[in-house]
Amino acid sequence: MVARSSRRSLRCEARKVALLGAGGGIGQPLALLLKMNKFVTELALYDIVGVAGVAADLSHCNTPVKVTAFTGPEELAGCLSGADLVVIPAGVPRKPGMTRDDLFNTNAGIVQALVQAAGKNCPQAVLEIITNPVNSTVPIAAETLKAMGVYDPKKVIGVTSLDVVRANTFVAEARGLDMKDVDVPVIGGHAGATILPLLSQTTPAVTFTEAEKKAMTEKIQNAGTVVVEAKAGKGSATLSMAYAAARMAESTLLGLNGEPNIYECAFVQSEVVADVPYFASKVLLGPHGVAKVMGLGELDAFETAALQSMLPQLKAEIQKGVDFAKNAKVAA
Ligand SMILES: NC(=O)c1ccc[n+]([C@@H]2O[C@H](COP(=O)([O-])OP(=O)(O)OC[C@H]3O[C@@H](n4cnc5c(N)ncnc54)[C@H](O)[C@@H]3O)[C@@H](O)[C@H]2O)c1
Ligand SMILES: O=C(O)C[C@H](O)C(=O)O
Repeated sequence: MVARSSRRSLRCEARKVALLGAGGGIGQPLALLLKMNKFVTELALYDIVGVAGVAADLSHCNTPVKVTAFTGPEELAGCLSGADLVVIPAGVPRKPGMTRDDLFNTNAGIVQALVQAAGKNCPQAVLEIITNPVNSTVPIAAETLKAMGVYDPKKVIGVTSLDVVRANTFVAEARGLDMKDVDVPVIGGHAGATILPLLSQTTPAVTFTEAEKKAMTEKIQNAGTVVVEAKAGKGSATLSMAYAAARMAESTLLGLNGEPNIYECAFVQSEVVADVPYFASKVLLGPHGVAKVMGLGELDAFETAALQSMLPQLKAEIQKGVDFAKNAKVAA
């Protein structure tokens, strides 16, 4: 990822962004970053608990973004109507000792209901899902939209950009590089061993011994857990996630506006790995969402082995989401 502040956009369209879960730990700082984004015209905040205060507070920032607030399911349609981009951090975060999969029972239904509402009220919008477990919530979203007859694989995106942000930070620190110059692709999924940084493809090129490579990979994979433990029961990453999601949202809006060559790593419907229907890799963003899912490039021996060993977990978590959505009732 490269710094966006200097990027021009070919066209500056009116863009409505709906943020679902806007009152939460991620939602509030992400709302602030979106309020500061010149590609956003309207920011519609939704939560099940009162989000009017957040909206009133934000609306005093003298940026041109119009902020609106919607609370409770009866106001959800108004939030979503006309949205170009829907960002979903709604749901519960981990506590120490939990895996992301432990959130499934609570968050699966939350995501399913919100995606269903998006499918009904803004079927053309790009959906970006932050809610964990991403390896399962993205398949839930896709299957939910398929059942409604409005699924477009270009428009359902699992947000894994925090893994890239972390990889960039840790590699830059380890090698004394300027943070803004470093780009490490991260592939696979967003949980434990399914998070696979491709250190061999780092820009600028860096070299690691086998031991350093293993240690750096594990540091990136465990970074979310480190934050969960440091917050000691008060949630998981929020500020870095808001930063990463704001970058992903901006890249998506740039793509929608016709800016060429906008690439991000994201967890999307994919054919890059046989028999794995959703996979995180570099994607090209375009006027309709994901314009192209890029291949993986050349992996070294360590990465090849790590990819093979993550697949059973990733496939199982994907299937869990697919099964949940298929068994859940889709409202008319
Ligand atoms: N993809 C990633 O890289 C990544 C990174 C960090 C956190 N997360 C995930 O993001 C999610 C949110 O984390 P957080 O720290 O903001 O949690 P939080 O508890 O601080 O905030 C969640 C918000 O969602 C709201 N909410 C709950 N049910 C809702 C519903 N049905 N509709 C709308 N809003 C609803 C809550 O009221 C709350 O305001 C968690 O699942 C967490 O695991 C993902
Ligand atoms: O670790 C978590 O539970 C939150 C998030 O997925 C993260 O990577 O920080």
